[in-house]
Amino acid sequence: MCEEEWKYQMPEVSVSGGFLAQRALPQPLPAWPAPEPLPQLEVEEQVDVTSMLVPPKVQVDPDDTPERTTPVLQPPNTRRKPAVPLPPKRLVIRSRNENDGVDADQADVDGADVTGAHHWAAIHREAFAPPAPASQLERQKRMEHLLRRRKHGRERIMPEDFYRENLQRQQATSLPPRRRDAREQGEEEAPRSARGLRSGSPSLPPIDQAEVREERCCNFAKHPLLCCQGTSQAQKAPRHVVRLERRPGMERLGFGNVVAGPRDAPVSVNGVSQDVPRMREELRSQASYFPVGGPQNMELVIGWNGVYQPPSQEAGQTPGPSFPQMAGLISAAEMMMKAGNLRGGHPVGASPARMAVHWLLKRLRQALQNGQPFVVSDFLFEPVAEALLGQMQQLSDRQDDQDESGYPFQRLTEGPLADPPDDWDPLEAMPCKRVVDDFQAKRAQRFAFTGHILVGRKGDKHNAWYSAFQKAMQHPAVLHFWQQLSGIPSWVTGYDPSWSWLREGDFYGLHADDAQVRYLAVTIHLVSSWSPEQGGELLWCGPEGDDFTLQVPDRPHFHRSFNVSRNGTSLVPGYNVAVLFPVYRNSYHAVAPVKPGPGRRFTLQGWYVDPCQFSKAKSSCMPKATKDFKAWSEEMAERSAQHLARMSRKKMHSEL
Ligand SMILES: O=C(O)CCC(=O)C(=O)O
Ligand SMILES: [Fe+2]
Repeated sequence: MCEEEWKYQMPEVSVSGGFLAQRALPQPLPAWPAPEPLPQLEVEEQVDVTSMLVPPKVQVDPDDTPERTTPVLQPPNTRRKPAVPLPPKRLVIRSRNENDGVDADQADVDGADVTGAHHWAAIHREAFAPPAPASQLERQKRMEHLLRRRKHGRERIMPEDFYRENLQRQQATSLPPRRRDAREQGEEEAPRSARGLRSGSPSLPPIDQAEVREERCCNFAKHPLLCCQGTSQAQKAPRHVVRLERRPGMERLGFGNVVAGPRDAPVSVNGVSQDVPRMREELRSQASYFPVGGPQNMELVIGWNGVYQPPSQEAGQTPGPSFPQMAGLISAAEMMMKAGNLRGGHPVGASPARMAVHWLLKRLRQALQNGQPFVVSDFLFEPVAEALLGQMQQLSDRQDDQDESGYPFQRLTEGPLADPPDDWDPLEAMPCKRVVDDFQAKRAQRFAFTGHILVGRKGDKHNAWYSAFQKAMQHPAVLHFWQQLSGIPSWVTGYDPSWSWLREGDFYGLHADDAQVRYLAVTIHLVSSWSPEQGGELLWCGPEGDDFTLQVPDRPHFHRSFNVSRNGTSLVPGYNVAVLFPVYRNSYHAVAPVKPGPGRRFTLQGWYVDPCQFSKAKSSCMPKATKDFKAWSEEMAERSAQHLARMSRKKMHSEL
């Protein structure tokens, strides 16, 4: 949701209080989506993870209107020519002495306030001074040096070189032995693409490994996703020490950070660094401390946890894969592929855990490409989620006073329709029935919400974590990951985040997020201490097969006719749970009114958007962007209809 969209929908604005309705809660709670048993994977059934593995080479500039060459939902393989993984581009690299101040941090953290139902992360800010980036002159000198070497073409870089160090480490711990490649057998070989094919790319100048080690800027040396980002400008970056405390029943900690990093990565856990098994042990201890970067380094930790959470079979629990695990899979598969251990796109000797992740990726991809929502638990790396929640908490503390003037908040309050509907029953059967009826009855004004607060939007420079989050989501490799999974076109390179706090009485009427050029919604709930009695369920009312078409000629939107279901599914908000869905003409959803109770209903919502949305020349690029979005929307609607038809045929067959 955003102000612009709201303006579209609400001609009149005035302030009104909320209304609280009581509601009986049936037991057990419906889960969303229904958990399914882990299928036996046939080779051809598996997700082609390899298509997700190549980090794109282009850094995104939201002000640039990118070249649009990719048709909507074109299969990944035909979109781009196989890329050759490149060595880190930024060679001016700082390293951190990880042993600095860890003891002091620990002492600090010991005195910290302890909260949180599961485990908690206390984050302490501490300025540390990384070595300044190399001067222009040094850079230029280095560039000239490289160019000279390229010109003389004395050596060439093989992609394998690029990963060799990590590979050896990985193999030492987890992976099956690597096949000896031609080069090791003394043969010169053309570079391999990330899909294992030879590519005809020109050779690059060699990089002195010792030099690279010295100049490393990254905890995960040479990792295409997690390296060398966000470290360039800051002279003094704040450093955070995260304390993770184990609580009964909570077994998830960020092992992946250690497991994934090379042995000499400047990561430390409880003061131990460089010794991965010991670091792992430390992570298993009751409380562990480890430093994470400040916002500037956020992409180093985002999506990197690596612990597989099997989908829960219990009613009322949100099943779903861990997003970090997916990122982990990408890296692991990439490593294996470089080692020649992937045949036909699949890891040889894949472990059950890896197969499960294949399955999860496949399900996610299927959902997103068929116009369905998908719920992902443990979406953000835990300390990042904690930090973002901390920001929201602080900002919302300042806002608690009903005063609408405080920067940086916008309070969007609706007038005549401000009273929350008292008869939505998201936890009853057919939760969308009333929502849809309501929409039909009041559709001219129906985008009802009260006291909805948006902060951290583009231009809100007050919140470094926030911009770091946006930046991380726009990281080329992250973008590529989503593009490959969801089929969003390659030009969709912007991420437009905002956050909201829905307070008592607040709700969203039926809407599809489609007022702007948004393609993929990433709605992250950061809600602690929430009980189902407090309402605030996210209701998915998109078509399910038995849906009907609403004609809304007076709707000032792209689509004046769309399909919704009166059945629907509801999701009780939780902590660090993301709901992902493609935005298109039928992506209708709502949020049930919030009722009193502990906890704040925070959402970190964001959309992958056409960068025209951020462009200074918005008015000139918007017609084309809108046209493209419409094409996407129609295509998604078509895909969704085909999917639903397939499902219903399947159901009929199984009933016969
Ligand atoms: O907070 C939520 O659960 C949903 C938010 C939403 O639908 C929106 O911002 O458009
Ligand atoms: Fe929405």
